[in-house]
Amino acid sequence: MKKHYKIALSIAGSDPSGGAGIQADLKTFSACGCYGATVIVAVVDENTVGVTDVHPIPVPFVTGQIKSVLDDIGADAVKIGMLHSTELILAVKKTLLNYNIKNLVLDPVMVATSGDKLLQDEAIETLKKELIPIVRIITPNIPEAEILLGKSIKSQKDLPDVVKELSFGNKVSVMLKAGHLSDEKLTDVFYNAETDEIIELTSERVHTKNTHGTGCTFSSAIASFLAHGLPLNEAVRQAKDYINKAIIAGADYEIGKGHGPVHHFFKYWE
Ligand SMILES: Nc1ncnc2c1ncn2[C@@H]1O[C@H](COP(=O)(O)OP(=O)(O)OP(=O)(O)O)[C@@H](O)[C@H]1O
Ligand SMILES: Cc1ncc(CO)c(N)n1
Repeated sequence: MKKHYKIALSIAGSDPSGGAGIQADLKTFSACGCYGATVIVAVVDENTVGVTDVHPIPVPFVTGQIKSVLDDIGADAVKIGMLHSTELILAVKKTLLNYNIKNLVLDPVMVATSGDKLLQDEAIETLKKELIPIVRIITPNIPEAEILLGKSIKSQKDLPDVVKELSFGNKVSVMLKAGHLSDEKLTDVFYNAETDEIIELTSERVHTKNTHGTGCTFSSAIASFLAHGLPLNEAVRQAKDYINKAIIAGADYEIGKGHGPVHHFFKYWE
């Protein structure tokens, strides 16, 4: 009998320290039962402490890689991570529109956990106007939501209003991550634009420095569960459970001098 993998593709930057970017995405796809494919858009010189430099891959080479993967093996879901320039955002959009991919997950990566910028300022408008309207779900953190909306977000009680605004009147669902607020209970707020529902996903805050790549991991877990065919609400619930367990499992590891990674493979080994 012929068998078929559920295929998840990540279009993102490479983190040589292995905790964020393409590396986190591939680990997450693998842990969440998908066959992972990767298109690297930039090689980032970074580690748990910070970003030293970004080496962009030429844009035609990025679109060439996307075509090579999608023409051959296809994808049940595509996660888009760090896209550093306007030219790249437009080219990725144009290429993806040639394929009918329902499950496009956009993590609007702008700043690394270390505070370093990963998106050029002038590209923010392009991301908002060109890419957000074509994806199924976006996963901003609080600072990214503030930049997208051009206003500050002060407390947890603002999130249900903010999350709807981030849909910008498009049929785009929004997972607003609350990791950057300081409350002990951490409640991410999800707006399902397809059913017009708001869902709160609450967890205890884990006291750890190891939060490098939490955003990459969470969005890749959402892409994985969508690739499996789960409805949006169930996909985000299962992804939240996965990231929460990965943060808990990785919390006590000593790795690197800054923000260490989560433990992607907690189901398989300690
Ligand atoms: N200390 C923590 N304890 C428990 N859950 C956390 C913690 N920090 C982040 N999370 C969860 O991890 C997920 C990612 O959220 P976060 O706000 O950290 O994303 P991010 O800032 O985009 O990540 P990144 O560090 O990769 O840029 C969310 O579900 C969030 O609630
Ligand atoms: C390559 C890459 N993508 C995303 C992030 C955000 O965590 C990072 N630090 N590095």
